[in-house]
Amino acid sequence: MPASAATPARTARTLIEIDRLNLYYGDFHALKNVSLDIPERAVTAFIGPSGCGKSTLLRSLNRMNDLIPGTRIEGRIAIAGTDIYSPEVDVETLRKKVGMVFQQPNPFPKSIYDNVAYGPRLHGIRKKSRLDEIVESSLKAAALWDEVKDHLKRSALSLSGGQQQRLCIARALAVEPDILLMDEATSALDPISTLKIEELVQQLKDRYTIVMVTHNMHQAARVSNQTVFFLNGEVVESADTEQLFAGPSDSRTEDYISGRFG
Ligand SMILES: Nc1ncnc2c1ncn2[C@@H]1O[C@H](COP(=O)(O)OP(=O)(O)OP(=O)(O)O)[C@@H](O)[C@H]1O
Repeated sequence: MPASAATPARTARTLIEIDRLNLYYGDFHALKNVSLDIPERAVTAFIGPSGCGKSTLLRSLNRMNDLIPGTRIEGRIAIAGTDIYSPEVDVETLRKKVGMVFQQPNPFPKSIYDNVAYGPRLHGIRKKSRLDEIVESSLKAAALWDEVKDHLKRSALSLSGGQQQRLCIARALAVEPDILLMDEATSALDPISTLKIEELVQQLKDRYTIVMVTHNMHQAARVSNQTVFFLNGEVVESADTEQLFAGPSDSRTEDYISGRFG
């Protein structure tokens, strides 16, 4: 594997603490005693074979799993010291702070402008000049502004897949999250669009904590600071990305990254 091109995290402060997390879908035990620290303002990649629980853990970080009937969790996830599963936590506020981007770009069938303004409007921002500012800064942050600034009223569905995915990133950024979750966010995109998103992730990590699920080990090696290897619902190994790819400490990680399975 290539050595990580990612620069070291600026800070090692932990933002997300996962402590002995167990998650069940009905009788199925999908996450087993997962404990993990996720550093602030860095990129953490979840890797592992299909079905090992990467997306399940990602969805647990903004309680998207609440939407799946029969899901039960034990253990604790704290963000900036707050247990996100405690009864006092408002899930809408949590999801504002922990944005998510999915595998398939899913812009609303609205204009480019209205896609980005959607979240801020939902949170009560009405003033046109303020919305204009947010739309511009979010599209700039998502490296899309120059391509769309002259036709913000055009339908988001007229954009290419890669542009749509950057629009979805802009939409997530418009509500000022601290954390951005990316679930296989480039797997439906062509190589050039993938590269653009990878470059974007490198820029965004100075301001946001990014957690990404990827099937692509080379991508994890290229863009992440920390890599976590999952197998059968368990964390096998979590380490600095360069270290994990150069010298994994567990033979199962070694087998996976050298392509012996998965
Ligand atoms: N809604 C659900 N109901 C029941 N089981 C589920 C549900 N979602 C996921 N699972 C199961 O939980 C396990 C973990 O799934 P998850 O999607 O988290 O894995 P993953 O590592 O992200 O896989 P992939 O890389 O294929 O997306 C799998 O066995 C899956 O079949």
